[in-house]
Amino acid sequence: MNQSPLAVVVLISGGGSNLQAFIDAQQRAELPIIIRSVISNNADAYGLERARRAGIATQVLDHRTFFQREQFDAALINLIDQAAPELVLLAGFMRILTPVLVNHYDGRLLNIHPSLLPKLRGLHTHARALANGEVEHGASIHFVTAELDGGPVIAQARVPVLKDDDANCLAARVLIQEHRLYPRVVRWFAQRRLQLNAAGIPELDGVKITTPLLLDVTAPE
Ligand SMILES: Nc1nc2c(c(=O)[nH]1)N[C@@H](CN(C=O)c1ccc(C(=O)N[C@@H](CCC(=O)O)C(=O)O)cc1)CN2
Ligand SMILES: NCC(=O)N[C@@H]1O[C@H](COP(=O)([O-])[O-])[C@@H](O)[C@H]1O
Repeated sequence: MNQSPLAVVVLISGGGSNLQAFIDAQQRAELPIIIRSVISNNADAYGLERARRAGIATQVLDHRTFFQREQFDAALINLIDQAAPELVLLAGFMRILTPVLVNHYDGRLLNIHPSLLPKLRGLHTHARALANGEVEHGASIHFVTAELDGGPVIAQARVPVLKDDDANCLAARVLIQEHRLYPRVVRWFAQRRLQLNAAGIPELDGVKITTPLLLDVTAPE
């Protein structure tokens, strides 16, 4: 079991509640990571304030100042690589990344998506789950690939959809589980260095993960 803390960079665009979950878990000594930098494409992201309060370096790279996505991604790579992370974590990051960046961090780039992938890729997943009459919903942690929300799923957390749900209360129910799921997956990486093999299949301790690890995050660890 690897005991050395994992160096990570977290990318955000908004409130940063998943970033806060990392910070809180780390401060409870439940997550052996060093958050070397928090980078946002949005200068107004409240997650930047969360990082500052925790004494974490922050940087803003406004995507609107670049003519092409590839130029933004190249500049983002430069910022990320200055921190030399082992893992790059997208946490509420709202920009579609090009192969320029995805290939540069292949196997070291994770995202949390608020649906039970492969269902409901893209945006507005909670409203779409309700519109589709889903009886369960949830969140997925996956490797990021060029295919939007199409990368290998590592773990998922499920919640019931209740008959009187609206998008906001469903989102809130999912978010509670996100904050339990993401730190636990990152801890796996810190303890075992979860990785993609040459075929692009996630391996944990050399065991291929061919189906999502369904985590009962409601249960105590
Ligand atoms: N190449 C990839 N890039 C990203 C992935 C991915 O799997 N592959 N995951 C997303 C995260 N995400 C959903 O989990 C997501 C983020 C953003 C969008 C999107 O449509 N963005 C628009 C802008 C939307 C906005 O600013 O509100 C855009 O980039 O034009 C869809 C899904 C992160 N990137
Ligand atoms: N497509 C990416 C996406 O929609 N991510 C979602 O943004 C919300 C806010 O995250 P935050 O509170 O950590 O900023 C979270 O539900 C996260 O899953």
